[in-house]
Amino acid sequence: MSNAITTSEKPTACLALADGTLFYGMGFGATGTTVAEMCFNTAMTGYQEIMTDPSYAGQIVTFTFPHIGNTGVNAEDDETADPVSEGMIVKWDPTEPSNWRATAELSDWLQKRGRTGMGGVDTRRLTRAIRLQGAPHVALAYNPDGEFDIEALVAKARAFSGLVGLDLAKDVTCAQSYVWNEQRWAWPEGYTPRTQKGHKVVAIDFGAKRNILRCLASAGCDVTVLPASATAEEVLAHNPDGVFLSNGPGDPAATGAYAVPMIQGVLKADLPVFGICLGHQMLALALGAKTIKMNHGHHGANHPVKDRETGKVEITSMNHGFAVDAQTLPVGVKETHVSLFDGSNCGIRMADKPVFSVQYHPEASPGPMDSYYLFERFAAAMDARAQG
Ligand SMILES: NC(=O)CC[C@H](N)C(=O)O
Repeated sequence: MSNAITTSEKPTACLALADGTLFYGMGFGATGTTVAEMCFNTAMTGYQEIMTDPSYAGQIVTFTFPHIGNTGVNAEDDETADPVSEGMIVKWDPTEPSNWRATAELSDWLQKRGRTGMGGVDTRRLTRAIRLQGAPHVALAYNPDGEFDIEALVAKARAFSGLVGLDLAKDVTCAQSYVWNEQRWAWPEGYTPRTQKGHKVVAIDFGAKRNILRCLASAGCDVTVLPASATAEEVLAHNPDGVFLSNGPGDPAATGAYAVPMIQGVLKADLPVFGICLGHQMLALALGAKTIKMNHGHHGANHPVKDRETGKVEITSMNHGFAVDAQTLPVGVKETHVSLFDGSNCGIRMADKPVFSVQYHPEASPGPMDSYYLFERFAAAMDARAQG
């Protein structure tokens, strides 16, 4: 593959922003046109996990790290069965994979899954546009002939309604309940995980990443996963020791239209509750707070977060475009974590109950174990409840 930055080859892909700004590059993966919201992710590793994280539904990801694709894709890193991000923009065209785990090339893998990529893009310019405009609506077209109807592309980007008000959890949740058994594959050297007894946990799948379920299993949870549409009665019918609220795509207020009544019903049952990302946002909604759309959100693997209760700083992985408005937290709900990048809310807990949640991804481990304590805290809350 060649690179549009250094060659005069005719571009085969075009990205149109709703304001008419255009970016050209070399297409890879599936041909066709995709309409989505655009974000940028600053992580240097983990592109396969990012592309398969269900929370990216409705979004195309620009990678600020220039070398993406050079480790190919493998059989282990998928966070769900198929890529969920709508497409990817990278600086350099992906090279031949060079990694002992690689089983396929990124472009073939994307093509089989109907997702488009574009390489040879000035991703710094694009990232600046995202920061200045705030998550633009875009249309990405890949046509090997290099012919583009620019007016139609810009019109498609303009016609996209954006993520505000969109319930996307319904598109990525599981169709039926299932039991999850697999544990984390690896622990950093010297780390001894707590061994617990089996706690019955119901995990609500709003678009759950597999590694979250693995971390719950490793913390001693017997996990039953229920679809996003589960009611409080359906959750409580499993007689759980604790309830987990997963990450997921879209607007928390939109999914909250049906998930908040479920969460409120669970809260009445006085069970330990733990939420991550979309789960965090909807727990906050259920407790009476509000969520807001951020300008360009947080997407990366080096986000420092301060635990306000211990003063400790965790290096976290993040992927969110909405946030809990800490000003709206009711009495009895504490802000436990804040972003050291912009002071936005990154965690809450109820003052008098083992009900807590974080905005970031403790399972994603850039720290690498900085935030794993949250899974053990959830298990410890279930231990304490069992002991009365
Ligand atoms: N990772 C997530 O769960 C994302 C939550 C939500 N969709 C947001 O963008 O803020």
